[in-house]
Amino acid sequence: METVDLLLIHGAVVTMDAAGRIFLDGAVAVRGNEIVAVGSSEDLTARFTAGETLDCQGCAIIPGLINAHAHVPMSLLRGLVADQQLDVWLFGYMFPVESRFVDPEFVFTGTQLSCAEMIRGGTTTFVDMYYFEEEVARAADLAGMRAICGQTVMRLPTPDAASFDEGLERARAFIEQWHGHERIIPTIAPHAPYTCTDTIYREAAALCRRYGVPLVTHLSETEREVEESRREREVTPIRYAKRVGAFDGKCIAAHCVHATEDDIRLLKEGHVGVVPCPSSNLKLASGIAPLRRFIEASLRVGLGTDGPASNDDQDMFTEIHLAALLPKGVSGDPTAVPAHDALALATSSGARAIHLDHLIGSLEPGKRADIAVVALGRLHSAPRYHYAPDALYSHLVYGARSADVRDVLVDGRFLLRNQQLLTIDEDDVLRRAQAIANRIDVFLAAREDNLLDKILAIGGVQQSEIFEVQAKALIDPQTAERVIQALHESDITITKASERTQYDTYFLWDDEERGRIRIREDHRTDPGARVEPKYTITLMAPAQRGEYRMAVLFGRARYTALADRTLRFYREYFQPDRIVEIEKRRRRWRIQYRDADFAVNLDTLIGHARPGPYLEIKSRTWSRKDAEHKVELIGELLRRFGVSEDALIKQEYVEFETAVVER
Ligand SMILES: CSC[C@H]1O[C@@H](n2cnc3c(O)ncnc32)[C@H](O)[C@@H]1O
Ligand SMILES: [Zn+2]
Repeated sequence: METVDLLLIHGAVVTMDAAGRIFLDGAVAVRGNEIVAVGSSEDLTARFTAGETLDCQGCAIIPGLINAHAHVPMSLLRGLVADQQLDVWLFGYMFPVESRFVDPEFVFTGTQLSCAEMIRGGTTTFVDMYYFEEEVARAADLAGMRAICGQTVMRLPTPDAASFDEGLERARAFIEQWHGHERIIPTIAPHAPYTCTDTIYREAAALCRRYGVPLVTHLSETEREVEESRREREVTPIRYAKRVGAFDGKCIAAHCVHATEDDIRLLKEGHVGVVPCPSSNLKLASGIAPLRRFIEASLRVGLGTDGPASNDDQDMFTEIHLAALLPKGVSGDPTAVPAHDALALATSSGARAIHLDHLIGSLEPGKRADIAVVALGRLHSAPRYHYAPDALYSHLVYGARSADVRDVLVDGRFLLRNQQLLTIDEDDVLRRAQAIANRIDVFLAAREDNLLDKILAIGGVQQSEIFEVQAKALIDPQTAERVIQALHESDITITKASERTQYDTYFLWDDEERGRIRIREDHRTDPGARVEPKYTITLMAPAQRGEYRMAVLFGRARYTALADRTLRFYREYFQPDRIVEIEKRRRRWRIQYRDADFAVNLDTLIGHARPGPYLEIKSRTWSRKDAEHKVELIGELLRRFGVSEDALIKQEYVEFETAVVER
């Protein structure tokens, strides 16, 4: 008789090996961190004496599940914002919150919370990409899990690196520190083509080749990403990734939801692990990955949960379930992804996707003893049929839940036994996680009510002068001509003249104390001027209004930034109660009159009942005294232009009756 440390007996062993062997009354023998035999209980009990024997009656014994794409510390951001598209979710919420709250403690606690959840759900290996990745590695190691840990790099400042050079150096040091660990594979994770540069990808690829570790990244997650990539780089994100060397070594590419046929060829040739994340892809409305095509094309396909802020759990049983159902629904073919293939995505095929199939993914002698024991007799999975052993796949994929997982081993060590977590103090982690979430809650509660905090969170904002004086008058075309002539008189200096069409979109709130936001698309139309439109976003705080005979003085804070996102992004991010659109043709003169600068505008409103022309004279300043002085000068100018007091309008354009767009 041979001796082993552990014998799992009387379970239905689903090996997920190439031959698809199942042993209905089966056993698995484990010595040290390795599986030494798989077979019938009768054979293995006759062959081995075991230090310990575990009865798995009524259970399936399966390879530990592989979560091939995750951001595990993000469990602390679970439930923070829902029902948004990727860009609003990421740039409006995740990045701003992460830049403020992500630190080593956040990452360690979030990882512990995720490890507890994953172990309870039968996951033994995960692939991560996040910040302070050494804390992910430390927590995963303490939990006893197997993990590929990717230190994220991008061109934007991140919570752990002010520049990408620093990020690359951080990643190198991290790999150096953890390289050679038994269960933790340290690596680098360039976030995505739209947040990285060629240099980041090329240097990351070189680092991965040097250490023989896989490069982890996001590719072709949304249609928008693919469109923008085609527009800016003339290639899809996947072709771009190949061009910058990402496929030269081992690569794990999350999502690939919008991979084209050409992309699929590149992924195949590059031996790239492709990892759709069905729940996250659905929740962020990114789409449904062509899983069936990936399998047909013999790609290395795995499944991931993605971060718990976009899923919101880390339950691989749900991902397997969706991977089996979605392709059926999309194609109308119930065999599109059969139960066996769906389970393979989180086991044998998942192991190929993360380039660890020599170690894990199936129950075979010589492989690591990463095993999950799943109870099959619960209400939702009973009764069972045995006439076809294959029915087991169906029980596991369509019926089983993560809560059915009874025992979990990694490297032959129990991490979960009889549903008791052995390596993590769950209560302690839950308490620490809630304490961090409470701090974020306070920050978000204040930010969501405060437009300034919200606009600051998306960056690039400058404050402009506090006081604005302005006069507006409805005039006739003859007066407009007179204004133009008067501007050329000797005591007025024109410093700049332009013509433009401006499309202004105002976001308004019923509670006017919140202020309002204007997004302006400004097209210069004068000959020889810039052709590219300029986009700006301006927050105007509620104004203190000073009424004068010939002008109005507004005292209000104004914050302006270049608007580098779409109108849809801003609408979904700011969620205004009402939207007002104003289109106008504007002739503008910047002038100096006496000791002051003014803008003089002749405006025509397009599609408006009272199109104008309107004369506007405006000036901004930091000083109230200066503003009051300018009020007097505006009075003088109006008299020179022949504009009488009764032509004056004290409203702003946005306050006129204008087209109100339904949200
Ligand atoms: C590269 S991990 C860190 C970074 O990625 C953000 N993130 C999480 N999930 C996704 C996703 O599905 N697509 C793009 N970016 C994602 C996360 O918030 C971190 O900042
Ligand atoms: Zn992701």
